[in-house]
Amino acid sequence: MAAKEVDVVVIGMGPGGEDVAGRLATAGLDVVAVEARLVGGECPYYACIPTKMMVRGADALGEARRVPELAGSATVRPDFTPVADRIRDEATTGWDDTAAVQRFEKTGGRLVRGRGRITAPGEVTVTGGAQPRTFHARRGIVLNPGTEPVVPPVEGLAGTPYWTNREAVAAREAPDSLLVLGAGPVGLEFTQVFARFGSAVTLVDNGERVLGPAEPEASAVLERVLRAEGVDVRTGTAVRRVSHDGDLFRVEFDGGEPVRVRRLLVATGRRTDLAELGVGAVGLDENARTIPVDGRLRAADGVWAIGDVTGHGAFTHVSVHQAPIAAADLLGTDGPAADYRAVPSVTFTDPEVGMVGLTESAALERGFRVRTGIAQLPATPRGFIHGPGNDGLVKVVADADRDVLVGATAVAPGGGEVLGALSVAVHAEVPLAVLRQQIWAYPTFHRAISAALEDLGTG
Ligand SMILES: Cc1cc2nc3c(=O)[nH]c(=O)nc-3n(C[C@H](O)[C@H](O)[C@H](O)COP(=O)(O)OP(=O)(O)OC[C@H]3O[C@@H](n4cnc5c(N)ncnc54)[C@H](O)[C@@H]3O)c2cc1C
Ligand SMILES: NC(=O)c1ccc[n+]([C@@H]2O[C@H](COP(=O)([O-])OP(=O)(O)OC[C@H]3O[C@@H](n4cnc5c(N)ncnc54)[C@H](O)[C@@H]3O)[C@@H](O)[C@H]2O)c1
Repeated sequence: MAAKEVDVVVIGMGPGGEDVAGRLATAGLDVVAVEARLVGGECPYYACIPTKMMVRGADALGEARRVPELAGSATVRPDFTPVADRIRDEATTGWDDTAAVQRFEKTGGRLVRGRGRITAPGEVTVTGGAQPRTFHARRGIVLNPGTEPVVPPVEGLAGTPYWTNREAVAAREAPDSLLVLGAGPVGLEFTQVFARFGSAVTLVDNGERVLGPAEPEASAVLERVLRAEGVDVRTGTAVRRVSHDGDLFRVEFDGGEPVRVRRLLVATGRRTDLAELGVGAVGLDENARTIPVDGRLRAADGVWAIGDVTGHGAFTHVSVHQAPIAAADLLGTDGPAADYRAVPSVTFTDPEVGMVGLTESAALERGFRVRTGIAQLPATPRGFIHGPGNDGLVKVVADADRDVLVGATAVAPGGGEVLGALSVAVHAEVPLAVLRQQIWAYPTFHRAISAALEDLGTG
């Protein structure tokens, strides 16, 4: 069958793909969007939004348990049902993307269900429907395939009914026991949620600390908090073998006693299959982990890539930062290029871990003359007032030659909100002298930034 001529084919309708496809269709281009699962991608159905609804419930429990120290008594009987109902009914509408499809189609774009693959320069073939369909994209192809969970090659694991984030967000109840494999953002958020809802959680990571890429001081706070909440945190621990007897998992380690758990959640990172996407047809490395892009998200002649696959931070805000830039480039409009100096991220544990720019070690690796300052939250006025639940810190990383911040971390209740001011400082390269003159409202958590700046010293 002859290829159908269109202007643009977008493969993958994650947050960025949805944005770029909608913009181009609104601008009058003939746009075909190819989606294998749900329009909107991972974030609304399996990731950001449902997990943050879980966190909201878990945080309410966490605060309620602090009542005896602060305000009398409260009886807390966790029930996961309201969380599961909100996820099913409010967040995902039963994992149905009808509203998102209608939103896209209103822009004039066309959705094709199935898996898209580049089969030649400018050509995309979609399989998975009744018969393969081929499109020829006159102007370009946009790749927004996102990521899949990595399942590590642990003996026995593949044949067991393990969970990934996709099954975990569909849980109707908190399991009585759970082993979480991987202590990155995914593993940490689920660990604290299920622990607060009553699961006995074992958190296992083969790295030396939780949230490995974060500042070590931030990892230490999280480990301490999780242990205090009853989580069995095992870092530097490798899983040797996994089996399942139809009811329970048995997990064996390289050393130490095996554990038996009801559920096992794999949270050991993400991967993209570039060979399956056919990027070799446009001269890109099919075995790479990411697709390199320039400032305008160009990956090859007539090909743009956005989102997790570009390796600039696997976050929705990166995907939607890139999407309008790629759309503008496709439309031949000028505008600023993508800028990743101040990519923020928040791990939504309690306390939240907000990070922006470079950590101390990353700044040293880049060759900066680094100075750091740190303020422990319990030692600040607001931390002292807050009492229970005040674990945290603010750490700032400065380039001593330019006297600006190149990175910062805020571990605090609402640490992601504290991060806002730090993100501005890093993004706009606000001189340290200006930051020091700023009046920071008393007694806020974000005022800890001024204490961290004081600790940084001058000169
Ligand atoms: C548990 C969890 C929690 C997270 N929480 C947050 C958070 O709080 N904040 C945050 O910013 N980020 C969070 N993230 C990351 C966030 O989900 C992603 O960065 C975000 O979804 C952006 O991804 P994307 O645009 O690259 O594509 P995705 O959202 O991954 O979507 C890609 C889409 O492409 C489709 N696709 C792939 N290949 C093909 C193909 N060949 N043909 C057709 N369709 C295809 C997929 O089906 C998918 O729908 C979280 C991730 C996880 C796993
Ligand atoms: N709040 C947020 O913004 C948010 C939340 C969740 C995820 N995300 C995004 O999704 C990405 C993926 O998150 P993730 O947590 O799945 O991955 P990750 O790569 O960040 O962390 C995976 C963890 O698993 C460990 N690990 C790997 N193999 C292991 C093994 N065999 N045994 C034990 N431990 C092992 C690693 O040491 C690491 O700590 C993140 O980088 C982030 O960008 C963002």
